[in-house]
Amino acid sequence: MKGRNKKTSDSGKESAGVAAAGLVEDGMIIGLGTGSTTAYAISEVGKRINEEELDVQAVVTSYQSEMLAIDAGIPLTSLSEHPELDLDIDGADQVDFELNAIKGGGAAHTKEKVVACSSKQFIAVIDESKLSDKLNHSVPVEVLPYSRNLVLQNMQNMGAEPEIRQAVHKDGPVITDNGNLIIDADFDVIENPNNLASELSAIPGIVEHGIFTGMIDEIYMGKKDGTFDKFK
Ligand SMILES: O=C(CO)[C@H](O)[C@H](O)COP(=O)(O)O
Repeated sequence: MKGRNKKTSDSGKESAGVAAAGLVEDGMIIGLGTGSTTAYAISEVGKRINEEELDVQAVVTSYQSEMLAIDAGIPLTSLSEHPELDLDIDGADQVDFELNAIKGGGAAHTKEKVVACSSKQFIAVIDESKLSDKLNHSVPVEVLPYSRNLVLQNMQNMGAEPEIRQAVHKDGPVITDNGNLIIDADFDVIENPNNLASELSAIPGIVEHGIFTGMIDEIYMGKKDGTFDKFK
């Protein structure tokens, strides 16, 4: 596996992902997020389905999680068939102590937000580096390509420094799984995530932004020593 598909050797990510996979129960319909931490959860869920003969189906949030789930032997379903999920496990780029989060480092936050909001329980899996007193990570925003200049201008007027995300192993911009662009907007310290979320949602052409407020039920935070803390 390459790039963000690769499970890094980060023991914090692994312990969080594996621990969260322990929440999966027989008969559940689950959501699977995207990213290197969630990859550990997906692999563990697959292992448990196989070893414990669990009847579990999953809704994925990206091509990455689809490919990982298929590799792990997790039966897939869709939100059309199962509009309400029992449990969603997903990573985050930054989380504050009020469980607000910034997501979208893997450009998958639009589907991730839909799946999180479709789930009775949303567990965020992170390592210690993701926890912050206040959110100050740049905010990934998925935009219709047609609207990019309007969105960039609006963000500059809001005092942000926005940039269209560039691909690494392709010339030009990142194209999301939904065929759109990503703008990463640096708003410095975000004093009021709810207000910023509302302001961004009001800009025409924004498909979805990566600010998640009032959605996370519990954080599983893996530590370097291989243990984890959970808090809500
Ligand atoms: O929001 C995401 C993808 O859109 C990821 O969950 C987030 O970027 C964290 O990724 P990782 O676990 O690899 O650090």
